[in-house]
Amino acid sequence: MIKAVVMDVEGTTTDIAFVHKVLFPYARARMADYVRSHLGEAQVAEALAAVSEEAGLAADDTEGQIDALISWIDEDRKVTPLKTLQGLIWQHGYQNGDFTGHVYPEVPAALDAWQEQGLRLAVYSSGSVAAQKLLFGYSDAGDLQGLFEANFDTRIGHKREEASYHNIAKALGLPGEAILFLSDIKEELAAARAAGFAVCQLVRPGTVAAEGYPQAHHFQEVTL
Ligand SMILES: CSCCC(=O)C(=O)COP(=O)(O)O
Ligand SMILES: [Mg+2]
Repeated sequence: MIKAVVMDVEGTTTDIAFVHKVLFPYARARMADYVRSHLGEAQVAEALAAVSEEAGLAADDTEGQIDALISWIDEDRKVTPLKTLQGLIWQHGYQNGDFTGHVYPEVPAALDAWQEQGLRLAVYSSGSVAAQKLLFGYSDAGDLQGLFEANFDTRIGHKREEASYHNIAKALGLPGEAILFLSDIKEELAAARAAGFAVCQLVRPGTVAAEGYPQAHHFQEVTL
């Protein structure tokens, strides 16, 4: 019996175009100035140290770190320090009202209904936990973050790796079989299934349907 639903963001709760045409360009345009003007802040310094480690740069090579970050945005790399810095930059965008977090129109009512049925809800995205909380906290439909009891990001593991889903099950205190994972990406569904999770692919407009997986076009079609 399913006791928790863990959901991906991009392509599942949220239009891929919002992430790629609004969020990523917003962070790309501001990354260099943001890094140069926040070097002294602990979270930024820690992220930049991780950039240097990943990219093989000297610890004080700020311009090299900025170049690496911009390349990673262009390549859509799901690298933890990039995700941390993007989240910090997006915070200004959400708080200034430059954009709101896109959620597909049926998502809020479906989340409410699932929670009323006693299901536990969580998010698992490559976007940082802080970025997830902003997206759902400042969503098109208002503040939805309160519906989620947990948020997971790449610090629990990468989304295409089975071990990440074992870690999530452990964090939720549930066997994999009691958790339904929703995603648009076949490799993520495969990793979750290997960890014993029930899975469902969200086939939003433009998504390539993955053979061999249960599918839904929107949350109201998801079978629990
Ligand atoms: C949740 S914040 C924006 C999403 C993001 O940065 C990203 O890389 C999307 O990754 P996902 O795992 O949700 O496909
Ligand atoms: Mg996705």
